Amino acid sequence: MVKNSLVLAPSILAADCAALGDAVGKIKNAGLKWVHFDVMDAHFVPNLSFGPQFLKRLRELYPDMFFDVHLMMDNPHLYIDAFASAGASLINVHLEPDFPLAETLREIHLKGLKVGITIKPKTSVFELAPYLPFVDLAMLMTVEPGFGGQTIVENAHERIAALKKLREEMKLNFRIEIDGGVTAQNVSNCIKAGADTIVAGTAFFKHTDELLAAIAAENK
Ligand SMILES: O=C(CO)[C@H](O)[C@H](O)COP(=O)(O)O
Ligand SMILES: [Fe+2]
Repeated sequence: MVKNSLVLAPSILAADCAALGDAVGKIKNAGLKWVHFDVMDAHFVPNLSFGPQFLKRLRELYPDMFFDVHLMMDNPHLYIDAFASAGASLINVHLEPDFPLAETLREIHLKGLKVGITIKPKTSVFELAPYLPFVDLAMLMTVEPGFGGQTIVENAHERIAALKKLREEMKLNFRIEIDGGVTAQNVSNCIKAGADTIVAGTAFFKHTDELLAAIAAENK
Protein backbone atom coordinates (compact mmCIF):
# COMPACT_ATOMS: atom_id res chain seq x y z
CA MET A 1 0.00 0.00 0.00
CA VAL A 2 1.46 3.39 -1.03
CA LYS A 3 1.55 5.96 1.78
CA ASN A 4 0.25 9.30 0.53
CA SER A 5 2.40 12.36 1.24
CA LEU A 6 0.95 14.85 3.71
CA VAL A 7 -0.72 17.84 2.05
CA LEU A 8 -2.02 21.05 3.63
CA ALA A 9 -4.73 22.76 1.55
CA PRO A 10 -5.56 26.17 3.03
CA SER A 11 -9.13 27.34 2.41
CA ILE A 12 -9.29 30.88 1.06
CA LEU A 13 -12.83 31.15 2.50
CA ALA A 14 -11.09 32.41 5.65
CA ALA A 15 -8.97 35.00 3.81
CA ASP A 16 -9.72 38.68 3.20
CA CYS A 17 -12.26 38.40 0.37
CA ALA A 18 -11.05 41.69 -1.11
CA ALA A 19 -7.57 40.24 -1.54
CA LEU A 20 -7.97 36.63 -2.68
CA GLY A 21 -4.94 36.86 -4.97
CA ASP A 22 -2.78 37.85 -2.01
CA ALA A 23 -4.22 34.93 -0.04
CA VAL A 24 -3.07 32.47 -2.69
CA GLY A 25 0.30 34.28 -2.66
CA LYS A 26 0.55 33.65 1.08
CA ILE A 27 -0.14 29.93 0.52
CA LYS A 28 2.53 29.77 -2.19
CA ASN A 29 5.06 31.66 -0.06
CA ALA A 30 4.52 29.15 2.74
CA GLY A 31 5.88 26.53 0.31
CA LEU A 32 2.45 24.96 -0.29
CA LYS A 33 0.82 23.97 -3.58
CA TRP A 34 -2.82 23.14 -2.81
CA VAL A 35 -5.51 25.84 -2.49
CA HIS A 36 -8.93 24.78 -1.18
CA PHE A 37 -11.66 26.71 -3.05
CA ASP A 38 -15.12 26.52 -1.42
CA VAL A 39 -18.15 26.96 -3.66
CA MET A 40 -21.53 27.44 -1.92
CA ASP A 41 -24.88 27.76 -3.69
CA ALA A 42 -27.27 28.94 -0.91
CA HIS A 43 -29.34 25.75 -1.42
CA PHE A 44 -27.19 22.79 -0.42
CA VAL A 45 -25.69 25.02 2.27
CA PRO A 46 -27.10 28.25 3.71
CA ASN A 47 -24.37 30.48 2.34
CA LEU A 48 -22.89 31.85 -0.88
CA SER A 49 -19.24 32.13 -1.80
CA PHE A 50 -17.25 32.19 -5.04
CA GLY A 51 -18.10 31.29 -8.63
CA PRO A 52 -15.91 30.16 -11.54
CA GLN A 53 -14.86 33.70 -12.49
CA PHE A 54 -12.93 33.97 -9.19
CA LEU A 55 -11.15 30.71 -9.91
CA LYS A 56 -10.30 31.76 -13.47
CA ARG A 57 -8.54 34.92 -12.28
CA LEU A 58 -6.67 33.10 -9.50
CA ARG A 59 -5.56 30.44 -11.99
CA GLU A 60 -4.24 33.20 -14.32
CA LEU A 61 -2.26 34.68 -11.43
CA TYR A 62 -1.02 31.31 -10.12
CA PRO A 63 -0.62 28.85 -13.00
CA ASP A 64 1.36 26.36 -10.89
CA MET A 65 -0.95 26.01 -7.89
CA PHE A 66 -3.25 23.01 -7.38
CA PHE A 67 -6.85 24.21 -7.01
CA ASP A 68 -8.93 21.78 -4.90
CA VAL A 69 -12.50 22.85 -5.70
CA HIS A 70 -15.13 21.85 -3.11
CA LEU A 71 -18.59 22.11 -4.67
CA MET A 72 -21.22 22.54 -1.95
CA MET A 73 -24.07 22.58 -4.46
CA ASP A 74 -27.35 20.78 -5.17
CA ASN A 75 -26.60 20.53 -8.90
CA PRO A 76 -22.83 20.24 -9.16
CA HIS A 77 -23.04 18.32 -12.46
CA LEU A 78 -24.26 21.49 -14.18
CA TYR A 79 -21.05 23.34 -13.23
CA ILE A 80 -18.28 20.81 -13.97
CA ASP A 81 -17.53 22.39 -17.34
CA ALA A 82 -17.42 25.89 -15.88
CA PHE A 83 -15.01 24.99 -13.05
CA ALA A 84 -12.86 22.77 -15.29
CA SER A 85 -12.50 25.59 -17.86
CA ALA A 86 -11.77 28.07 -15.07
CA GLY A 87 -8.75 26.02 -14.00
CA ALA A 88 -9.73 23.49 -11.31
CA SER A 89 -7.11 20.81 -10.64
CA LEU A 90 -9.48 18.62 -8.62
CA ILE A 91 -13.26 18.80 -8.32
CA ASN A 92 -14.85 17.49 -5.19
CA VAL A 93 -18.62 16.76 -5.17
CA HIS A 94 -20.89 15.82 -2.27
CA LEU A 95 -22.63 12.44 -2.09
CA GLU A 96 -25.84 13.80 -0.50
CA PRO A 97 -27.67 15.76 -3.23
CA ASP A 98 -29.83 13.97 -5.80
CA PHE A 99 -27.86 14.18 -9.06
CA PRO A 100 -26.07 11.71 -11.38
CA LEU A 101 -23.08 11.16 -9.08
CA ALA A 102 -21.29 8.27 -10.84
CA GLU A 103 -21.58 9.99 -14.23
CA THR A 104 -20.30 13.23 -12.74
CA LEU A 105 -17.23 11.51 -11.24
CA ARG A 106 -16.55 10.02 -14.67
CA GLU A 107 -16.99 13.37 -16.40
CA ILE A 108 -14.49 15.04 -14.08
CA HIS A 109 -11.91 12.33 -14.83
CA LEU A 110 -12.58 12.50 -18.57
CA LYS A 111 -11.72 16.20 -18.42
CA GLY A 112 -8.29 15.19 -17.13
CA LEU A 113 -8.87 16.43 -13.57
CA LYS A 114 -8.50 14.65 -10.25
CA VAL A 115 -11.83 13.73 -8.71
CA GLY A 116 -13.02 13.82 -5.13
CA ILE A 117 -16.15 12.77 -3.25
CA THR A 118 -17.27 14.33 0.03
CA ILE A 119 -19.71 13.57 2.84
CA LYS A 120 -21.24 15.68 5.60
CA PRO A 121 -20.59 14.74 9.26
CA LYS A 122 -23.86 12.81 9.67
CA THR A 123 -23.54 10.72 6.49
CA SER A 124 -22.17 7.21 7.08
CA VAL A 125 -18.63 6.62 5.82
CA PHE A 126 -19.86 3.29 4.38
CA GLU A 127 -22.12 5.11 1.90
CA LEU A 128 -18.91 6.13 0.12
CA ALA A 129 -17.90 2.53 -0.65
CA PRO A 130 -19.49 2.09 -4.12
CA TYR A 131 -17.71 5.21 -5.39
CA LEU A 132 -14.27 4.80 -3.82
CA PRO A 133 -12.73 2.79 -6.69
CA PHE A 134 -13.42 5.78 -8.97
CA VAL A 135 -11.98 8.69 -6.95
CA ASP A 136 -8.54 10.14 -6.23
CA LEU A 137 -9.67 11.58 -2.92
CA ALA A 138 -12.46 11.13 -0.38
CA MET A 139 -13.17 14.02 1.94
CA LEU A 140 -14.86 13.94 5.33
CA MET A 141 -16.48 17.18 6.37
CA THR A 142 -15.52 17.66 9.99
CA VAL A 143 -18.04 20.50 10.46
CA GLU A 144 -21.51 21.02 8.95
CA PRO A 145 -20.68 22.62 5.59
CA GLY A 146 -21.53 26.26 4.97
CA PHE A 147 -19.28 28.32 7.18
CA GLY A 148 -15.63 28.57 8.19
CA GLY A 149 -14.45 29.01 11.75
CA GLN A 150 -16.54 26.25 13.38
CA THR A 151 -15.41 23.62 15.91
CA ILE A 152 -14.41 20.16 14.67
CA VAL A 153 -17.01 17.40 15.27
CA GLU A 154 -16.33 15.06 18.18
CA ASN A 155 -16.24 11.83 16.20
CA ALA A 156 -13.79 13.07 13.56
CA HIS A 157 -11.09 10.56 14.53
CA GLU A 158 -13.45 7.57 14.45
CA ARG A 159 -14.70 8.58 11.00
CA ILE A 160 -11.19 9.08 9.64
CA ALA A 161 -10.10 5.70 11.05
CA ALA A 162 -13.19 4.00 9.56
CA LEU A 163 -12.43 5.44 6.12
CA LYS A 164 -8.78 4.41 6.39
CA LYS A 165 -9.86 0.85 7.29
CA LEU A 166 -12.24 0.79 4.32
CA ARG A 167 -9.41 1.95 2.06
CA GLU A 168 -7.21 -0.89 3.31
CA GLU A 169 -9.95 -3.49 2.92
CA MET A 170 -10.69 -2.31 -0.61
CA LYS A 171 -6.94 -2.15 -1.44
CA LEU A 172 -7.22 1.42 -2.75
CA ASN A 173 -4.96 4.46 -2.48
CA PHE A 174 -7.27 7.49 -2.59
CA ARG A 175 -6.34 10.44 -0.41
CA ILE A 176 -8.24 11.01 2.83
CA GLU A 177 -9.01 14.70 3.18
CA ILE A 178 -10.65 16.41 6.15
CA ASP A 179 -12.36 19.79 6.05
CA GLY A 180 -13.53 22.00 8.88
CA GLY A 181 -12.40 23.06 12.32
CA VAL A 182 -8.82 21.84 11.96
CA THR A 183 -6.42 23.63 14.31
CA ALA A 184 -2.77 23.39 15.40
CA GLN A 185 -4.09 21.62 18.50
CA ASN A 186 -6.17 18.88 16.83
CA VAL A 187 -4.34 18.30 13.53
CA SER A 188 -1.83 15.75 14.90
CA ASN A 189 -4.54 13.37 16.08
CA CYS A 190 -6.35 13.66 12.74
CA ILE A 191 -3.15 12.76 10.89
CA LYS A 192 -2.47 9.88 13.27
CA ALA A 193 -6.01 8.59 12.59
CA GLY A 194 -5.27 8.52 8.85
CA ALA A 195 -5.94 11.93 7.27
CA ASP A 196 -3.28 12.78 4.67
CA THR A 197 -4.84 15.90 3.12
CA ILE A 198 -5.74 18.66 5.54
CA VAL A 199 -7.97 21.63 4.75
CA ALA A 200 -7.54 24.55 7.12
CA GLY A 201 -9.03 28.00 6.65
CA THR A 202 -9.15 29.90 9.92
CA ALA A 203 -6.11 28.11 11.38
CA PHE A 204 -3.96 28.82 8.32
CA PHE A 205 -4.89 32.49 7.91
CA LYS A 206 -5.05 33.41 11.62
CA HIS A 207 -2.50 31.09 13.29
CA THR A 208 -0.15 30.29 10.41
CA ASP A 209 3.05 29.52 12.31
CA GLU A 210 1.42 27.25 14.91
CA LEU A 211 -0.42 25.26 12.25
CA LEU A 212 2.65 24.85 10.03
CA ALA A 213 4.75 23.76 13.03
CA ALA A 214 2.13 21.17 14.11
CA ILE A 215 2.00 19.71 10.60
CA ALA A 216 5.79 19.73 10.21
CA ALA A 217 6.06 17.73 13.44
CA GLU A 218 3.84 15.00 11.92
CA ASN A 219 5.68 15.07 8.58
CA LYS A 220 9.06 13.87 9.88
O1 LIG B 1 -15.98 23.75 3.36
C1 LIG B 1 -15.83 24.55 4.25
C2 LIG B 1 -17.01 25.07 5.00
O2 LIG B 1 -18.17 24.50 4.53
C3 LIG B 1 -14.45 25.10 4.57
O3 LIG B 1 -13.52 24.49 3.70
C4 LIG B 1 -14.05 24.86 6.00
O4 LIG B 1 -14.99 25.30 6.90
C5 LIG B 1 -12.66 25.43 6.29
O5 LIG B 1 -12.70 26.46 7.17
P1 LIG B 1 -12.19 26.35 8.71
O6 LIG B 1 -10.83 25.69 8.65
O7 LIG B 1 -12.17 27.76 9.13
O8 LIG B 1 -13.18 25.49 9.44
FE1 LIG C 1 -14.36 23.15 2.03
